[in-house]
Amino acid sequence: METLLELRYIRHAYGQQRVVNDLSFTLGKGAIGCLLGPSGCGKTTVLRCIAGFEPVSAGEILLNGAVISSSSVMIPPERRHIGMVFQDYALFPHLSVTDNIGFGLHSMQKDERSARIAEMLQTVGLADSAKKYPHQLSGGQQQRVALARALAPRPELLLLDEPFSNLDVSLRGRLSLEVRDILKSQNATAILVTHDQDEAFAIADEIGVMHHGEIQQWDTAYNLYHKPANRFVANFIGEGVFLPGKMLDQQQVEIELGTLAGDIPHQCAPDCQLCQKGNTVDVLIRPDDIVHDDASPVQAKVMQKAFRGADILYTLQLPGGSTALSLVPSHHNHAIGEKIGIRLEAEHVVAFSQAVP
Ligand SMILES: Nc1ncnc2c1ncn2[C@@H]1O[C@H](COP(=O)(O)OP(=O)(O)OP(=O)(O)O)[C@@H](O)[C@H]1O
Repeated sequence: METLLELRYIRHAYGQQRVVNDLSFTLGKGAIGCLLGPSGCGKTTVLRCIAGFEPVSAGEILLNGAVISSSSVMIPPERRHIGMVFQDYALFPHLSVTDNIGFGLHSMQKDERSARIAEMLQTVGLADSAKKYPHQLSGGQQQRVALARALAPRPELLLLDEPFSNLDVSLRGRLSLEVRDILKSQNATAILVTHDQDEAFAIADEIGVMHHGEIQQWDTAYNLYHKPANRFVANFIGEGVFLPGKMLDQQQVEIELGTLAGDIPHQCAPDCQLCQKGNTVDVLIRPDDIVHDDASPVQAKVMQKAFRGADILYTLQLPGGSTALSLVPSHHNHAIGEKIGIRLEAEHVVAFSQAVP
């Protein structure tokens, strides 16, 4: 895939406070990337650097191979051909939906402009609301108008800053998938900033997990969940527990529930001293790694249960006393205090050195 955007070791500080540290990533044309991380990790600042609202003190940002930001270059935002969608929609309240969408299209001929507006109205499913004003629309509809307005001039890149955080959870889920379809239908390249991993998973092709101004791992959702590169990513993405394990060899580790074999644990790669037989590690066990099986001799006690509709998330006490989570189809409804049979069914072994905090 042809590269559209490239960040090379960019830095940014507010006064003495360094909030972006040597951060790099590339994004291909037509791809949807996401910066995901806890509040204050620097996601919005990176987005603002890409948009040209903040300078970089070191490193460079390239769009289509041309430097748009570096310590000596700062192309102004309006010359970057980058569109933005904000958390608060930022629609013009006195303009109709049509005029909001047409706002950035003044350089087009009248007919071309009308056609593009009609196309965008259709794309975001608001053809019936063309004459309405923003206050006559729901939050989800307003965000669709904002998306249509940003996409209408066919920007090289679209930046979305927490676009769904003002919407309720169920709408957020639906709109995330819809926005992905809209972006793909327009062949848009986009970067989303969010702290909500469900949103990131629903929309993005590639996700960069950020912490303290650095990208900890840039990967697919699948790999972030199943092959986290470090403890921060393992803890931040999904649910799970760490259980103590003993290395049997470089690819096998024994935990209380049995022996796990498979992928090489990240911090126990072949050149890692810790992989030597007998070393103790912490093994990440996800709720889907422990399955409920009445026939299993291993019995665990139900300590807590969280009903999630299709599934129940059980917090279990293992025979040895440690705690683990298990995601079980919700027709297996067990009471707190009950003992249930469980079996380990993990495909990916993720283990970290116990010495790492
Ligand atoms: N204009 C500013 N002046 C000074 N400090 C700022 C400014 N904007 C952000 N910061 C600080 O920089 C750090 C990173 O902020 P940023 O908004 O980039 O993080 P974020 O990951 O997007 O967080 P959130 O999800 O809460 O928006 C924070 O500690 C924040 O307080």
